[in-house]
Amino acid sequence: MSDTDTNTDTRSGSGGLRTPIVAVLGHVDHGKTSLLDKIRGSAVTQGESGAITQHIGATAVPLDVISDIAGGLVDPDDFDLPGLLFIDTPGHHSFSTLRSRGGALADIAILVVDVNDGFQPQTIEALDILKRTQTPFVVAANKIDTVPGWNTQEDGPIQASLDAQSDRTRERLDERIYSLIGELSDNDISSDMYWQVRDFQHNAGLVPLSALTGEGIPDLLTVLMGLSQRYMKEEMEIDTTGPGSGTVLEVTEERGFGTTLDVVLYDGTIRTDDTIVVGATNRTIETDVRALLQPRALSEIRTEKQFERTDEVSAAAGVKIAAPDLDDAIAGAPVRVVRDQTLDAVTDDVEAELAEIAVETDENGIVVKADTLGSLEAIANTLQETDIPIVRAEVGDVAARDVAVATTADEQRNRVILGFNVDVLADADDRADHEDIRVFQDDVIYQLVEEYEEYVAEIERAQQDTVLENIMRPCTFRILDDHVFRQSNPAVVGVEVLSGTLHRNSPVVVFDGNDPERVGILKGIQSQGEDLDTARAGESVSVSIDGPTVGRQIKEGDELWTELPEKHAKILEQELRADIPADEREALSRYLDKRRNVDPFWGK
Ligand SMILES: Nc1nc2c(ncn2[C@@H]2O[C@H](COP(=O)(O)OP(=O)(O)OP(=O)(O)O)[C@@H](O)[C@H]2O)c(=O)[nH]1
Repeated sequence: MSDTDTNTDTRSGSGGLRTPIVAVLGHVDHGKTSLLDKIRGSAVTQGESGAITQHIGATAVPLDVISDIAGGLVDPDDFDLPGLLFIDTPGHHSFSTLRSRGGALADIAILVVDVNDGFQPQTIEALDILKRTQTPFVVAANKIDTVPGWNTQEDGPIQASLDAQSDRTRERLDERIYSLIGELSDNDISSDMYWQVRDFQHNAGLVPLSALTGEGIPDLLTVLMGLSQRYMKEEMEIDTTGPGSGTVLEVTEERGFGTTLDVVLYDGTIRTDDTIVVGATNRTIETDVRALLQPRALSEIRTEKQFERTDEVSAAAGVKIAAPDLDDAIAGAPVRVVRDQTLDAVTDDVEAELAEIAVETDENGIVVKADTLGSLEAIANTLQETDIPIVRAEVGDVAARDVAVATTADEQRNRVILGFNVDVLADADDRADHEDIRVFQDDVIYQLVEEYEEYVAEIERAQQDTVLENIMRPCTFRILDDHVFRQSNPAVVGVEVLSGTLHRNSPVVVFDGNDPERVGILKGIQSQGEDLDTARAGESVSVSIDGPTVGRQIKEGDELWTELPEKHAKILEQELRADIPADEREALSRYLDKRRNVDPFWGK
């Protein structure tokens, strides 16, 4: 195959209408890859060779092939959009990369949900992003062939499959579908079987299907085409020959080409002699395109490293750009071709877009690293909504300098790095260990945030425990009748602990009238000849009290208290009430009542 030749016809839109960009989202293992493979596979079997075009990070399926697969559900004469461009998001968990100027890169999305598994963390996260970016979507209720008793109708429309099922099997499927509709509704999305939906702008259509057997796939393609044609036609009217605009999906090293960008172009054209401006960490890169690369026809981008060069690519398309100086470019960043406008104007444009995504940082807070600009933006949003301050937010793996920033934090809760879908470099790992910096990693944003919140709660609990350890605790106890073992120096008496916990070395008071009177210090606790540090409510023990003489300051039957300093009483009442046992709370209330009889503001 020649070095420059490639069929650009399906890569560019015709008549000024570009191909709608479709993203496939969903929880891990719910079938995203299988669904795309099935669509690709059906396209290859149905159409003539070359009918679909493999792009970098995307697959284009032209209208006539969609019509072939949809078997009569799609009449090409009813449509003037050129087909659909599916982004190969599987593997890129952070589909939030898929941003473009002003919103989502994908014009439309398929949310894949396993009918047996229902909503899972990444389903909810995907839905949140779809809602936030207001991306229209279809729900693919996948794996219907696993419903017990299923009678497969290979590659057919869903109605034919449903008609072929027994009543019992239909019921089983319905149960699963209704529970999906319920879960969608719990997440504020009203939905129904796609054929029941009249207003797709306010209701999500559900397509039951199997990515394995292909049944329901004709319906999925029909709905996608219909929605695009109906609601997106205007947005698809672009000047395909204008200067290109795109989003970086990935920054990769390519042998012979150095650092390259996998880009999805959503507007205009890019050519080999173009100058481009690309977003990087805290700056923009201006460079000249050295080569535009596409996979060889029908090759698998992830395994096949052989590319072919092309002179120009028009939206919507996926393309690999080789150019000098791309090392600092970041996934999710904008790419703009400089043509018609000056370099300065385009640079301003890219800077403005980067500024829009930039995370506002605080003076104190945690360090956040993410794999792409889009995911960084999404995680920063979540953290800000939860009032978690951020001191540094950047795209890239966790590096030693991130640990260095985290070590400057005063509070333990800020000596933390959250890594979303990134690696921790070895030296950073060592240093974090050494400096006692906690690093959390996850590929689901809200799980990452939850892990951090649990950690903070743990720190708070530990801090409370130390406070509790250093604080006097309320306790009341009664001297038992006929249990005076020694009058004084120290007085030794038998007592019953009424509420709270008695500790050694506590000051002891009696309430004589209203005022508390310190009578001495409780020196020791004994039970059956053994020395104890504490005695709990309900226990009877003998205690030695340094200070009083039985018969004078204290006597049989008296109720005694451990003395609470005012400051401790205040902390106990205002901060730790929930953390102390019920009997202690009761002792505290009674103690406070007694003190407040004399001074209403005591301990407030
Ligand atoms: N029976 C049945 N199995 C399916 C179907 N779709 C996917 N699977 C199986 O489910 C497993 C996961 O499917 P994938 O397509 O790899 O899932 P994914 O969502 O792309 O997973 P990641 O790319 O890892 O996020 C594989 O073993 C598939 O064969 C289906 O419709 N029916």
